[in-house]
Amino acid sequence: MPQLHVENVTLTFGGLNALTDVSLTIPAGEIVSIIGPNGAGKTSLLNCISGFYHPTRGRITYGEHDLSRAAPNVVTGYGIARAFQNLELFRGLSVVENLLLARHTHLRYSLLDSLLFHGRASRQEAENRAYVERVIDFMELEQHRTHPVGTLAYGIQKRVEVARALTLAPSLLLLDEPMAGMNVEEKEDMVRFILDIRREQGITVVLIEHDLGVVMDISDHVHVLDFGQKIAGGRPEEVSADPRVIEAYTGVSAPVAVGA
Ligand SMILES: Nc1ncnc2c1ncn2[C@@H]1O[C@H](COP(=O)(O)OP(=O)(O)OP(=O)(O)O)[C@@H](O)[C@H]1O
Repeated sequence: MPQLHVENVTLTFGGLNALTDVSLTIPAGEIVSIIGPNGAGKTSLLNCISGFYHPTRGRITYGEHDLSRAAPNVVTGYGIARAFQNLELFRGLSVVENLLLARHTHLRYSLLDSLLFHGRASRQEAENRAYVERVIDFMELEQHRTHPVGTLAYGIQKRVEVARALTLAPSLLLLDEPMAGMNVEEKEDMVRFILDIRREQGITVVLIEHDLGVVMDISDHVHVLDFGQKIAGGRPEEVSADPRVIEAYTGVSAPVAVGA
C-alpha cells in the first residue's frame, strides 16, 4: 500500500500563509492524527491532499502519484476518499441512495457503454449494490438504510458520511472532525469504527480531531500544526510531552529545567 508524502507544502491565500513549509509522511496502515488550535491549517492540509486546494509551493505524493495539481476526482481515483466536516450528504435521499450515488462515481462504464453493452452495465450495477450493502453492514446502518438522511440523529449522519467515503473503496481515508458535536456514546462508536476500518479493512486513516483524549488513544502518530507550521510530530506520548505543543494549546511556555 502506498505512503503519503507531504513535502515542504506552503499554501498562500492573498497575503496569508495557511500552511508554511509543512512536511510529513503518513505510513501505510496507520492511524495518523493532525491536531492544532483553531485556524492552525488542518483543514487546509486536508484540502491540499484531496485536491480541493493546490499547494502554492511543495509537493504531495501518494505512492507513484503526484497529487500536487490533481483534481479531487483524480485523487479519489488514486484511492483517497474523504469524509467532510460539514456533511456532504443529500438530506432528502435515503442512506442507501446516498451511498449508491457516491459509489456511482466509480462506475467503469460510460453512458455509451450502458446503451451498447447493457449486460456489463447491469452487472456493474449489481456489484455496486452489493458493495454498498457491505458498507451499510460494516457501519451498522441496516436499521436506517431506507430513512432520509435529514431525519437521522446527527451522530448517525456523521456515520453515514464516513460510510459514503468507504463506498469509494479507498486505501486512504481522510476524516475531518468525524466526532465533532457528538455525545460520549456516539464518540465511542465512532472510535470503534475507525479502529475497525484500519484493522479489518487495512485502510490508512488520517484524522483531524479536537478531542485530544481520543487522538492520543487511537493514533500511531500525531502531527501538530500551529499558525500553519508543523511544530511537532511523533508518537502520541512524545507529542503530548513536547513543550512547543503544550505552549500552542495553553499559551503558556513550559518551564525550562534548571541547568538545561
Ligand atoms: N479559502 C480560504 N481563503 C482564505 N483564507 C483561508 C481559506 N481557507 C482557509 N483559510 C485561512 O487559513 C487558515 C487556516 O485555516 P484552516 O481552516 O485550515 O484551519 P483549521 O486548523 O482547520 O481550523 P479549525 O480547527 O477551526 O477547523 C485560517 O487563517 C483560515 O482563515
